[in-house]
Amino acid sequence: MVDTEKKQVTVEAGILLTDLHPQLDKHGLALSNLGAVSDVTAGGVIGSGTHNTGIKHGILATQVVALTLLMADGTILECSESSNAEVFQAARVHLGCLGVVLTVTLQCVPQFHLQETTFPSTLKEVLDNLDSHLKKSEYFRFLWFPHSENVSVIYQDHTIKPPSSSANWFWDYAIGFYLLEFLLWISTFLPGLVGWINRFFFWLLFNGKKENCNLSHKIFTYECRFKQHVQDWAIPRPLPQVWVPSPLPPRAEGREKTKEALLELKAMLEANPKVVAHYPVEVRFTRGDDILLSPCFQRDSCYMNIIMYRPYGKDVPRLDYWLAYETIMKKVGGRPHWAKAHNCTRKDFEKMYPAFQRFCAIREKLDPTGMFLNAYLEKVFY
Ligand SMILES: Cc1cc2nc3c(=O)[nH]c(=O)nc-3n(C[C@H](O)[C@H](O)[C@H](O)COP(=O)(O)OP(=O)(O)OC[C@H]3O[C@@H](n4cnc5c(N)ncnc54)[C@H](O)[C@@H]3O)c2cc1C
Ligand SMILES: O=C1O[C@H]([C@@H](O)CO)C(O)=C1O
Repeated sequence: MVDTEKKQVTVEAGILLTDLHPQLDKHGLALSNLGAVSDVTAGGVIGSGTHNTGIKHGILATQVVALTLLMADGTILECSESSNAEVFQAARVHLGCLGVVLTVTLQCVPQFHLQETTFPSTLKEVLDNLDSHLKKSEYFRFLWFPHSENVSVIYQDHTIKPPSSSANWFWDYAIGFYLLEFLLWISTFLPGLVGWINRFFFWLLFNGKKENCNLSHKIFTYECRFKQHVQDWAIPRPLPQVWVPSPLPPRAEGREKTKEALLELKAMLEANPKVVAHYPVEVRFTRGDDILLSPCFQRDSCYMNIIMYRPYGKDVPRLDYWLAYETIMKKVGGRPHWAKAHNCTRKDFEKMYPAFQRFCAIREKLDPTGMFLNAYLEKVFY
């Protein structure tokens, strides 16, 4: 149901975003931000804190203005900023443990087009100029290619240009998917090949400037192709100090943890040549929010998504990489993505989330018998 005046849409929680987009297109509306895939549901993306990039944009759940919840006792609760506000603050990253989300009301924006510009750079350049990249592009993110200095910078910004595409079956599929998957499979027998693959594919596919324009949801989402293991922790971005009366620009409080964490991950790989890492490390930036278990709770954040592909479904050794990354993420105050790999337990979450106890109290009140718990959630809450 669309409220054209408020530009809001109320949907069933089970709707796939791929089915929602054309409906919003019909009303000249759009969601202001999306994750890499839209074959996900409205209830699911707020179940695990799905995010994209954009330092002026929160995680997708910040686009939710209301939701209804079927609770363990069979009653239905309407939640929003103005009714059951405390439950609303918890339910926008609900982990599936507060009840069954029946409907979600989303704040939309007028339909818009994006221009995506991709160009090569180096890790040093990007890390030394992070704030300038963040100022230049609303939806800035970058991909670092482990075992190299190579970075692919991705800008996405509003445009009035007509749709255009640099898509090319040969380069995107024959090379970027089928040849890559075959070489990754070979590298499961010769791990030393991974560094070469990362550098070779950067040179082949990412070493030039590319431009695509289209409706926002067609630019935000992209084909993720391979089966994969991912970790994706959100680390705090220092908030700029209040403008001091001096000609100098506001200095960010605290250290720039993105640079520190990435350079430490790079140093670990250089010091341990037996540890291999598939490309890319996808680095995204998100505004802080007030959602109790959002990884961006009360802090602007930088998400660092590491990946290990499973070529033809084959599992690849990743434990050393995984553990080294988690150690670095914990050290810089990171919080893991609720839908992706992590080894954290309640003890970790109590330290990571200032409102963790508040969420637990709400969960225990809404579901006293633990009807909505599962093995994963028991690790989180017990
Ligand atoms: C290829 C791929 C790309 C991805 N890209 C991104 C990305 O760019 N950014 C990002 O942050 N994440 C990304 N993800 C992760 C993805 O956004 C999350 O896993 C998201 O939760 C998936 O939504 P879903 O509808 O499949 O959820 P499900 O897996 O179905 O559910 C997620 C959680 O919510 C609960 N839940 C779902 N619906 C309800 C409901 N109605 N009531 C109560 N509980 C419910 C489920 O029990 C589960 O706990 C990606 C995942 C894949 C597979
Ligand atoms: O889980 C995710 O999958 C994609 C990317 O890793 C696909 O390769 C992405 O951006 C996520 O956050």
